[in-house]
Amino acid sequence: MRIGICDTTFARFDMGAAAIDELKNNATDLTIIRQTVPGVKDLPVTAKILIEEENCDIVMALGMPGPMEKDKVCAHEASTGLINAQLMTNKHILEVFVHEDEEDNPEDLKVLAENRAREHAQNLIKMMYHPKAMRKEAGTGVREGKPNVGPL
Ligand SMILES: Cc1nc2c(=O)[nH]c(=O)nc-2n(C[C@H](O)[C@H](O)[C@H](O)CO)c1C
Repeated sequence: MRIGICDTTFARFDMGAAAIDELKNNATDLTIIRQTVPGVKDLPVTAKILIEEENCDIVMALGMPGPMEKDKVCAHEASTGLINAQLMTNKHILEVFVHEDEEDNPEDLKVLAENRAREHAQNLIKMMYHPKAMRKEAGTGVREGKPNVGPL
């Protein structure tokens, strides 16, 4: 399995490293190709290159949109780009964004960023290696980086 990791220097926590550590702890037969770019709007083409030129089977795109209105616009544009890249390549690109204003306290933001990166890495492992385990969690109110909310 070839897994692409793209992340940004704009992010205030190294989510790419956390994701890679989690992937390596949970699967052995994987090759990881990592590309780091300045910001979230650079992620879509990077993910597409990882799929088309580096033959990745799936990609994680990790980024941290800032708290300002212009950052939120950038995040929406990046998100739309990531969806387009998925449709163009027929491969999953897991968007792992942590918005800087999800937490007030920097220490809490750090914990959220690490946990979200790791839990999406676990999602990737389930999707690619254990799809039946993923199916078992359908409709169970899973959240990444925060406590699960549970089913209705
Ligand atoms: C305003 C802005 N906000 C963010 C952000 O919140 N998070 C982020 O990762 N990157 C941001 N960027 C940078 C752009 O995504 C991009 O890197 C540059 O426009 C260069 O293509 C910009 C320009």
